[in-house]
Amino acid sequence: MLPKVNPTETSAWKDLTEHHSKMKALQIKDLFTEDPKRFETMSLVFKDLLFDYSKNRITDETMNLLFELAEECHLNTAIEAMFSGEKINETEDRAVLHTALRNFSGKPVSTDGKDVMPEVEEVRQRMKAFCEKVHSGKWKGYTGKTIRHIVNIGIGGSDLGPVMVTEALRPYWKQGIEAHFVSNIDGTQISETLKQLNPEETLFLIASKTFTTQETMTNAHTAREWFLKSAKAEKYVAKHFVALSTNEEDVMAFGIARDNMFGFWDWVGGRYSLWSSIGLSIALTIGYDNFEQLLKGAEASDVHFRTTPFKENIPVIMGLIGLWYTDFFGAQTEAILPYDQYMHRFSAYFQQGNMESNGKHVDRNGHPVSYPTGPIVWGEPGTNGQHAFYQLIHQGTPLIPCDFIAPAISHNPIGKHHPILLSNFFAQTEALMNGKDAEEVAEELQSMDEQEREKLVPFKEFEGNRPTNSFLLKEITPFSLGALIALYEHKIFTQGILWNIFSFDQWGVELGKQLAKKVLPELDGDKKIDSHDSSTNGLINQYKEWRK
Ligand SMILES: O=P(O)(O)OC[C@H]1O[C@H](O)[C@@H](O)[C@@H](O)[C@@H]1O
Repeated sequence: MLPKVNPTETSAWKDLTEHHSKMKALQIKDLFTEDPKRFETMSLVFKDLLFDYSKNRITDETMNLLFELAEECHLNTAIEAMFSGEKINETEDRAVLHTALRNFSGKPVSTDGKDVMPEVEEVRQRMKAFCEKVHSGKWKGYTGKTIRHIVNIGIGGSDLGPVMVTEALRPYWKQGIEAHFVSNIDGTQISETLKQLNPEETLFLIASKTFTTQETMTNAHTAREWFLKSAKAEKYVAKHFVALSTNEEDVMAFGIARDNMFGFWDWVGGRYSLWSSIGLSIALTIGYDNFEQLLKGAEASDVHFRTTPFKENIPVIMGLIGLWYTDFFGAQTEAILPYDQYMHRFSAYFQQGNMESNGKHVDRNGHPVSYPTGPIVWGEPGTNGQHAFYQLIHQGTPLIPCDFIAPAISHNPIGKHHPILLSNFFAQTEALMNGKDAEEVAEELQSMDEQEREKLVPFKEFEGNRPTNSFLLKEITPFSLGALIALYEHKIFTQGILWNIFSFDQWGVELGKQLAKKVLPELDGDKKIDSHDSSTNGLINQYKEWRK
């Protein structure tokens, strides 16, 4: 059992509260003037990744107090508990061992007295063999054709990770294989996807931890019917459908043979499952060896997180700085802004990662928390975001801490595109910090009539002092992406521990699943509905009226 400390009752929290009243007025740019070594002190290089956290509203004292908070909340004990298979997901009585999926150390990882590594390795080997069969053309469709299209049918954690990674690693796609993803229950997505496909060359991966999720099961049945319309015989389903799941019984009931099932375990949370067999669509798309590199990158971050002192521990620092803004500055959101088009689903992925994990208002003792927890996470790739919402980041009223992410080397180094992209990446964090004061604005508007100029100055002023982290990666490779994702995962873990909440359950989502099931039968027939409030009744009845 994890120690359950209310962070606000620690002495570090009290000191941080006092410290915050001093820090409110400090300007980040002044901290740079005062300390020429600020960048050196507040940046870390890990593998081929530079993490620069110097443009934050922090001093050494802030960081030391935050490290003390982490100590008082027993973060070290919690990290060890996770890695060593303790059942830290108490509300579901489960261990949290996605780190075992990327463990190549040869060392055992046990939970419930059993080493999980033999099973993990067995599934990895089966995934590898399967990828080889598909890529070499040995795996044939029902008419003897090779597989050219992979369709992953899953939602939430069984979709977002595979989509984000395959997109981020598009330069590594195997020739001759196209990956498609269907998640939404909206029939539009599967219809539009199936239109592009030939059933003889298509392999469906039904990805669902529980194998009961309504959206996924409905889409899977639609795909099966579509396939059988051409293939005619049930026996061919085996050549075109595989399951990625923990639920063997329901997989069998769907008609997928045990041989075509790639399992994983209840100690893998859905939003942490891309490293498991849920990653099969990734391995099929970029090749198994690249998938293994992704896992190895994550493993490097695991080792870093588990063994590095807090002062040099990137996910710990990321988590602490985030908490500093959420709990002391009242920041409600955080933006993740990748300056890399291939990473266009990265923030969407970590929306689930963060918000499903730390969107909790009850602490680990079952009491409502008295402090803000998980922030709203959002973002779009640069520079698109700059022309959409950066206005608010620069001049709006809320404080929005931002993570800027960019690769030094582009996979598409054409013309001046990459230097232009990166000049934006560098310039934005600088501008967010420095702002622009009235004097500078007036200087810029010198040629203007004085009265006009004075009117305009307030609108063109930027107060600055807007905090950012920068992640400069040498290049987006399977290894570096794996490492980056795992750093973000461990940031979430760090914050969950400090907020004293359970990060690995998701009861809030379960409610949605039940609610829709209750309404669905009411949509049949023409009978007017009066079992809800008048708004819900009104909406349902209008729908019934219009769909006639
Ligand atoms: O893989 P499954 O079981 O289909 O679940 C899909 C998703 O369902 C819910 O939204 C949550 O439990 C998510 O964490 C999960 O990723």
